[in-house]
Amino acid sequence: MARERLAELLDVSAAAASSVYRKLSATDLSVVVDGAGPLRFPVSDEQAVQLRGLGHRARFGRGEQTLTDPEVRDTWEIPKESVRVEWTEAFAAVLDGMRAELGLPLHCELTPELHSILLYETGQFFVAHQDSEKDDAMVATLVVTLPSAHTGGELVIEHQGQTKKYRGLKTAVSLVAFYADCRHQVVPVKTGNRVTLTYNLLLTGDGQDAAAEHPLVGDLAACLHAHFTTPVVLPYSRRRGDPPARLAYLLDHEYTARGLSWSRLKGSDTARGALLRAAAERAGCEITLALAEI
Ligand SMILES: O=C(O)CCC(=O)C(=O)O
Ligand SMILES: [Fe+2]
Repeated sequence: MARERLAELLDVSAAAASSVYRKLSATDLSVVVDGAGPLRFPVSDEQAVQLRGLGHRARFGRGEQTLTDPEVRDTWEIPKESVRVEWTEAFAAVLDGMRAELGLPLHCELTPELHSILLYETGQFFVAHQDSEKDDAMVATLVVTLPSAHTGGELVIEHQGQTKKYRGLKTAVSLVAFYADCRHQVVPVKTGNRVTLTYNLLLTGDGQDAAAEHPLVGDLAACLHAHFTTPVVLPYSRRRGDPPARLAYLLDHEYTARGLSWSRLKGSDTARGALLRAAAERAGCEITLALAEI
C-alpha cells in the first residue's frame, strides 16, 4: 500500500538525537558576576556562598503562572543582568555540531540566548518538567555546567521512553542541549555545588530548499499520487469507495500551537517534514501542519 511505503521511505531519513552532549575546556569560558567578580574554575565553596548571597529562589512556570515551591524547584537563581558571559570561538563550533546531531539542517543556525544562571547547593534539585518555549523561534534548551567539584545533581532527560543521564565535571565545562519537548530533571546534589548557565536555543534559517533535490522526493511523490488515486476498499462491501481525500502523518515530537511551523520542526521530524513537503509540492498536493490529540 502506498501509505506503508511512504512511512518506510520517511523512516530511512530519520536519524536524530533528542539530546546531545559536548565538553569544552575551562579556558573557553569566562563568567563575571557583579558582586562576586570573575568566577574561578573549579568554582570554590567561597564563590558559591557569594553567588547564593546574590541569588533568589528560582521560579518555575505552571500553565500561565510563575511559582516558587521548594518541593518542586530548590535552586538559587542569580539575576542574569548581573552576569557577563564570554566564550571563545570553540562555542560556535560546538553549537554547530549540536545542530547537526539534533538533525537540524545545514542551512540553519542555533542562536543561544542566556536565560539564567543557577546554583544548586548540596541537597538542591529540580523535579521533572518540560521547559516552556519562551520565544517563537525556541526549539531547544542548552544547559552549561561550570567546572566544580560535586557529586549527584545529574541532569536526567527523557524522550520517547528513553532516559539519558548527564553529569557535570570538576575541571571542564559540560554542555547538554535537548529539544524543548523533552521532560527533564536535576536530581539532588549529593556533595559540593553545581553551577549552571541555561540558554534558550533559537533556530534561524530554513532547510527546505535542500530537500527539494533529495533523491527520495520522486518516490515519495509517487506514493502520494498512488494514495490519492487508488479507490478505498470498503469493509463488508463489494463496491469500491472513492479514493481518499486526506493523508495524516504523525510526527515524533510534541509541538505547541506557538511553536508549530515548518522551519521549527524538531529532530527526525525536520528531515521528514522537509521531504514530505517537497514531495507534496511535486505531486500537486496541499500540505499543512496541524496539532493532534492522541
Ligand atoms: O540546571 C539544569 O541542569 C537545568 C535547569 C532547568 O531544567 C531549567 O532551568 O528549566
Ligand atoms: Fe528545565
